[in-house]
Amino acid sequence: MASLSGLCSSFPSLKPNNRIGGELSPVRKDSLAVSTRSNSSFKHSVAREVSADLSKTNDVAGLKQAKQGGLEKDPKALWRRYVDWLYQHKELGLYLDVSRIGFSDEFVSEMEPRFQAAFKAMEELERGAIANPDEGRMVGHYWLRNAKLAPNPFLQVQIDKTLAAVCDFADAVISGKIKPPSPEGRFTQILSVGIGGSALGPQFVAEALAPDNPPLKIRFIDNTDPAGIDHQIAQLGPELASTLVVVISKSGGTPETRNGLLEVQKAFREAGLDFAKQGVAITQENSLLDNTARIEGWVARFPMFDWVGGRTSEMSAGVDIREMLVGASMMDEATRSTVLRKNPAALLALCWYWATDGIGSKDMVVLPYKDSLLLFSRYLQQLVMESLGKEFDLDGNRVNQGISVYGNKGSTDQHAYIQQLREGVHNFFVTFIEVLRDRPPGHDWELEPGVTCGDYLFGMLQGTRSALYANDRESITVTVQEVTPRSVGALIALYERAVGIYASLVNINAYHQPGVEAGKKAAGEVLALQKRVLAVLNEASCEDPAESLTLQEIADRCHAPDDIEMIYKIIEHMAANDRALIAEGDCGSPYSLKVFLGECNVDELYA
Ligand SMILES: O=P(O)(O)OC[C@H]1O[C@H](O)[C@H](O)[C@@H](O)[C@@H]1O
Repeated sequence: MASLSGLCSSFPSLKPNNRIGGELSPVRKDSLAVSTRSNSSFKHSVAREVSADLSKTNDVAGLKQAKQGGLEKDPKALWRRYVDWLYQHKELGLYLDVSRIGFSDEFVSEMEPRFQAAFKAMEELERGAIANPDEGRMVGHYWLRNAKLAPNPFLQVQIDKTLAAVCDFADAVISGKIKPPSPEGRFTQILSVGIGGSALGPQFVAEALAPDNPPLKIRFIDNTDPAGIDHQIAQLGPELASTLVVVISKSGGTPETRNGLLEVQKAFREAGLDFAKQGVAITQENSLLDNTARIEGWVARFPMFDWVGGRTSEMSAGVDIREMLVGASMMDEATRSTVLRKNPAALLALCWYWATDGIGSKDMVVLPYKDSLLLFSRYLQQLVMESLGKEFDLDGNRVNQGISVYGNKGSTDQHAYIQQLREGVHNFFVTFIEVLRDRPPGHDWELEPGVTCGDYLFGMLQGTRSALYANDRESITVTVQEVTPRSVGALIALYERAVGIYASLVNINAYHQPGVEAGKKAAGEVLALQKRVLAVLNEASCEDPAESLTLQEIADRCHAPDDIEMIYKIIEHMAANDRALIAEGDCGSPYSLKVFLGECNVDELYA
């Protein structure tokens, strides 16, 4: 009787007709091919008609219509499709199942030339081409895990040197060689201050990989919310004295991160601590943050390179980086294949294109059935949506591209929104992340005869996948053996490459983020208007306060007559925070915005 583990270990050779239990007789692929060949000859005849019409437009919707009868539901045919399309990276133990995405053979052959073009573009990118034309930059995150790929020796040395410096610093902090001035004599906490890719990557990896009792517990300030910052600092309490503050900002100028730093430095001052002795900066050389850290003499500074985007900087200075880099590098090697079926990133891109018609018509729901991968969907939200969510393509056409991403974890989300996924609006496809190892060896037990807690989790994943598919809801399953730095590195690399390949398929620049700049600029304008409002109100408080200004008069004095609503919002926000106006010089008394707001009753504005 072949043991189940024997079956599993021989799984890679398992073919549809093998019997579990007896000698696993490998079924020759061609016996299988005969049946599929007969099917595919039928399909090809359809394809000839279909492609004759569609080769001009490469219209996925048309190909979907041509695919007779929707999704395959025959169990035997599905099993055949599963085996036929299953991708296995045996050394990583990472599998990719795309069988529950209904792409047709015609679609695959239609897309082949575009994949070859995408592979070529990716090859040039890795050779140092300006793959981010809008910012005139190279795109080099793949070099971080294999410095030899970098286009010149100088960069190779920089990458290797930075990695060594980060690892040495981390070791020195953990060993206590580098320590705070506090009496405890060693760092016990890390406070990371950063936002976007300077937070999401570290948050995802910390949640996924931090041991139960790490040498230093990490927490994050990733927003300019004063209450959120206060909460993190309050939780640190006296341990602020043994906290290493890591400020991460590639540009070195992001307002939210700068505010977080100023707030933390204020807390250090109030605690009588010297921030510089506990501060680390990870940023581009000579950025505002880098110069601040240098001038103030912080404990350490580590460089981020301009050819690494924020959302692909996870492999920069960070956690158990060497193992993550190995996993990422192995996945990079696999995703350089120019054979679609052998390239897991290309397979993902194929599925995304089919499922979303190449125009983001459906959302990507990411469902890791593993608590430690909870933040993977948030990480992918930035990686996918900030890369693909673009207004124009590389030829300047307005395309408004993108794929929306959401999700948390299974089976938890089955008790939240899976109801809608199963029966509601069909505007998504699911990506399950399956982790085979439930618990470290020797820690498992049966909570009922023959069944463990992890079996339930496994059953919930498989059950949800089947239930969705039964109702024509498509899904991808990515399987890893367990959550380790290597498998996490591989997952990150898999999706970084898939995004890059997909971006080529839809002809957009995946490596800039113009939309974010627009938001930052608009925020700057609000703050500038606020300063003008304060100046006008201060001035007014020096006049006869009885003659308080109306909102329109304030707007006119700010030379912003059309911004009356924003001026009202500014005053409303300031009044809610008890911000009074301190009149300049000796004129007038502090001018209460609350009173002013009460006087200018919005309802009367249009009376
Ligand atoms: O790392 P920083 O320069 O502070 O940037 C933080 C974030 O800012 C913007 O939102 C960018 O679009 C993100 O890609 C980046 O991760």
